[in-house]
Amino acid sequence: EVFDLPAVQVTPVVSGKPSVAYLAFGTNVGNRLANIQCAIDLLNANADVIVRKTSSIFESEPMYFQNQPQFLNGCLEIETRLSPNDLLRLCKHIEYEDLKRVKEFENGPRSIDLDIILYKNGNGEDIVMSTADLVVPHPRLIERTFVMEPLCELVPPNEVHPVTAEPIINHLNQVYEQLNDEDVLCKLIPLPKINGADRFLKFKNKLIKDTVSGRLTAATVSPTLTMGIVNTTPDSFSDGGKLGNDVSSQLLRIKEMVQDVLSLNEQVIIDIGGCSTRPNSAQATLDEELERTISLIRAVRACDSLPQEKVILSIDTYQSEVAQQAIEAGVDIVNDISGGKFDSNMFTVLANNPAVAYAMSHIRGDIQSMSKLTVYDSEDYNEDAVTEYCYGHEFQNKDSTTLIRALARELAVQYKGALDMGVKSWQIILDPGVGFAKNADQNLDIIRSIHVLKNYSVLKNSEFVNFRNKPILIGPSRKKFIGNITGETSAADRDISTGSVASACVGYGADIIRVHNTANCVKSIKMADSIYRQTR
Ligand SMILES: Nc1nc2ncc(COP(=O)(O)O)nc2c(=O)[nH]1
Ligand SMILES: Nc1nc2ncc(COP(=O)(O)O)nc2c(=O)[nH]1
Repeated sequence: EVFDLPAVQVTPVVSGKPSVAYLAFGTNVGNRLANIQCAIDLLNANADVIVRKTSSIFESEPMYFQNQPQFLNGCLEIETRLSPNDLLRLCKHIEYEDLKRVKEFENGPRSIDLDIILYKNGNGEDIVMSTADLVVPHPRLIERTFVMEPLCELVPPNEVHPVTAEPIINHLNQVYEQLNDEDVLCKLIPLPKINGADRFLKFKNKLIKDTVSGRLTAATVSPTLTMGIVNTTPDSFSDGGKLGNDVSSQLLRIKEMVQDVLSLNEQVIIDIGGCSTRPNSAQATLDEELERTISLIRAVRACDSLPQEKVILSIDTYQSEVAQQAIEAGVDIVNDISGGKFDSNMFTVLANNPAVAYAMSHIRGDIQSMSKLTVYDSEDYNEDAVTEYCYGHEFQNKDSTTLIRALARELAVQYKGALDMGVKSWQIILDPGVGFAKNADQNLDIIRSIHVLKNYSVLKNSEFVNFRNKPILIGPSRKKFIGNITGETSAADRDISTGSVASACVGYGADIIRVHNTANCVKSIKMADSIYRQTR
């Protein structure tokens, strides 16, 4: 319903301090991702606008007029000196002049649609207005999950709708509670196109009603992805360089892994690593790492017997030069166990490649020192006002979540650093870093806390970092914490136990699982999906 708002804006735009506005974007015509990227670049090109944050990108069915292509939607947080009306003029100019939108009919297809959702003046006061051209807040905001879901990634859980005075997250849950399929969104992680085809990792979350209590909880319902490990290092702890360093035998192994996973899934991720990162291992030089990975990546991409669109390639490296060359050779994901800590140029490489995904892991210290850095104290926020949330509510029982909250706060620093360097939030996958600065018990605790990390957000000195909708990658395969419990002293003997751990990770909400033995683990993961995710 459209609110009966006052006809003129009641709160002046404060001169001097910039305003903050939230825009919603939608596109379902042409190269949709390029349209989004272009709209962001055009907004930033305006001297009076800075795009401060981008939300995830969601795919959704057309809401009002069905027979048109699916939309890509999301939200932006901008800082601006433009008044609401001038901001509207800029948005319309971008839509119709720059991106040549042709409006055939109401709610019809469009190359880009930029709507002003909320607008706050320099004092942080909400502008509420209604004229023939512009209604703020957007009148249909609280009926649209494709706007409120991305918006709830950008604003803190206590952000209220300026007219209803209700938290926006409550309006979103009210729509979800109607359990309409068309309100369920697919979160997309864009990947580089192959043969001109759009490629994405897709994750679908929805509210599930608990059969006994009737309580609604968010659950992932899309299939868990399997990431097969290809370590091309001579000394990797888990397969002792069995692969050797000839590309043809490595390519043969990759074909086997692809076959294993695609027999039960739509997509497969292959993670190629040229530097072992087991505790205290010797680190490869840049040339060694390049020599062990780039030619293999090229060989995979040149192999026409592989279904390239379904084969998602990842480079396991913390060196930005390796990442850059691997992207040029055809990888879709940079898997960085250091979360950007070991190479200050890594975020720039990712910012320059917005269609490449970035798996950001938590770690402390370095490969030599991390095993000694496993004390995660209860928080001592002496200097900052910090509020932490899970599922949008403040933590009640803090003692049982000390480890995962400390880990999340440290990961949030890296995450914010990446966004500040221009990495888009839609590129980022999070990994709690099993075995990196964690002891055996802490690794088990992390697995139990995956769903907490997935729904964690933190407000620190008015800076809000939200992990809502961030896919979680986890790498438990053949690691020591398994052997400590099963008594399997040799890593290569731990595949059955790894399968059990993989199922538990699915149960706790992991979205991607990194494993050595794809033949064995893909079945465990498929079984876990059919039990925990109602996917066949
Ligand atoms: N899924 C989806 N459906 C839609 N239907 C209509 C409009 C028209 O929106 P407008 O009223 O803001 O022009 N936009 C979308 C959209 O962005 N996504
Ligand atoms: N994202 C991610 N990447 C990783 N790469 C290497 C290792 C070390 O194990 P390996 O030497 O068996 O590959 N573990 C991880 C992990 O846990 N997560």
